[in-house]
Amino acid sequence: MSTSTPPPFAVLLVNLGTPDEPTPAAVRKYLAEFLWDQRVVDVSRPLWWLILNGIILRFRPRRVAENYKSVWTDQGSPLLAIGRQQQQALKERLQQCMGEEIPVFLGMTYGSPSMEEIGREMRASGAERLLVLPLYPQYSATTTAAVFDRLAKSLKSCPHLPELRFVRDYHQHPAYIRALAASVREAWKKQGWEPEKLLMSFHGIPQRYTEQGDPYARHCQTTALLLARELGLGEDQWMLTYQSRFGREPWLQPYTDYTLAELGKKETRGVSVICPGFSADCLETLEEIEEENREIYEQAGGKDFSYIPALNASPDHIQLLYELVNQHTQGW
Ligand SMILES: C=CC1=C(C)c2cc3[nH]c(cc4nc(cc5[nH]c(cc1n2)c(C)c5CCC(=O)O)C(CCC(=O)O)=C4C)c(C)c3C=C
Ligand SMILES: [Fe+2]
Ligand SMILES: [Fe+2]
Repeated sequence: MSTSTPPPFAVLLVNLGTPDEPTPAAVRKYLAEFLWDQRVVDVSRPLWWLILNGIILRFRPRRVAENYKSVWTDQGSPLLAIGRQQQQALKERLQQCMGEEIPVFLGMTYGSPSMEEIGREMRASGAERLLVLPLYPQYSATTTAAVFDRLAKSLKSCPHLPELRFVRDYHQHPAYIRALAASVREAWKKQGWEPEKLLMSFHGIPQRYTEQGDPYARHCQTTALLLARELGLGEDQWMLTYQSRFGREPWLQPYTDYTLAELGKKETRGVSVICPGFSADCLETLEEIEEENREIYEQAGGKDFSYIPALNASPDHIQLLYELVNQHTQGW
């Protein structure tokens, strides 16, 4: 046990999780854990067990592993590599602003680093208070509540709980909207052209979840409106769409891929896509949007497509994370 003064609190950044390697076996392991979570897929367990093990985990891993290969980096999966950069940059910012070392951990809901690993790091740090900051600006039961469940599970056998605070969402935080708007302006300046349409594409969820009370769609609409307002865009200059649907039931609409095909057919004068719900670039932005959806738009006849990167470890994003930490740790 350490005898030095314990830090006043620690911060836990959490993201979804990603496979350890871009291979069918590693993707299968990742999907098996992720897709078994009832927060993600709520179908009755015996039926879902049959579908998941009998169909999905037999065929999907091979195809998805190829997709992961196309975005994999020397540092591994982009989601984890960028998460590490965010963790380090936030640590440095906190040290600068607070004048002391605040432990910043990075955990994943599925896969590695697991919440159990974080629990061990947390005990070693001596911190007794923990701010949990899921890296999802818009709340959804499928993501944010899943973080909460996973954390609670990891603490089940812990006799001495830390004091806990949990950031539920930050979909309309002024520093978040400002950071998104600055990233759009910077991207347009760099590429040298402004598109006819800015598509704000969010990860979808089944429509049914919204009907059951998940506020996610409302959060996405608010973020999109505030971003359009911050950029001074007229109604016909932007659209909100949803990507990454899975399975057969209807998901939130309009769908990003169908919309891009329509815009391509109409010979729209350029489209930029931003994915404001993704705090780090990952398979769903780098492969699905930047590769697959670009192709859909271009094959339909569209010209000039650009993908605006996620906030990642940009100074504006780290400033936002710092402000969230500062607000939510008042009195600690
Ligand atoms: C099956 C249902 C799914 C729901 C509901 C869902 C919601 C949801 N997901 C994210 C963020 C991410 N999803 C990512 C990958 C991914 N998502 C699903 C399925 C659902 N997501 C699958 C099956 C996959 C894996 C890839 C595939 O098989 O197609 C990722 C990327 C992870 C990476 O390794 O890069 C992120 C991030 C949000 C924000 C969300 C609801 C709001
Ligand atoms: Fe997803
Ligand atoms: Fe996808």
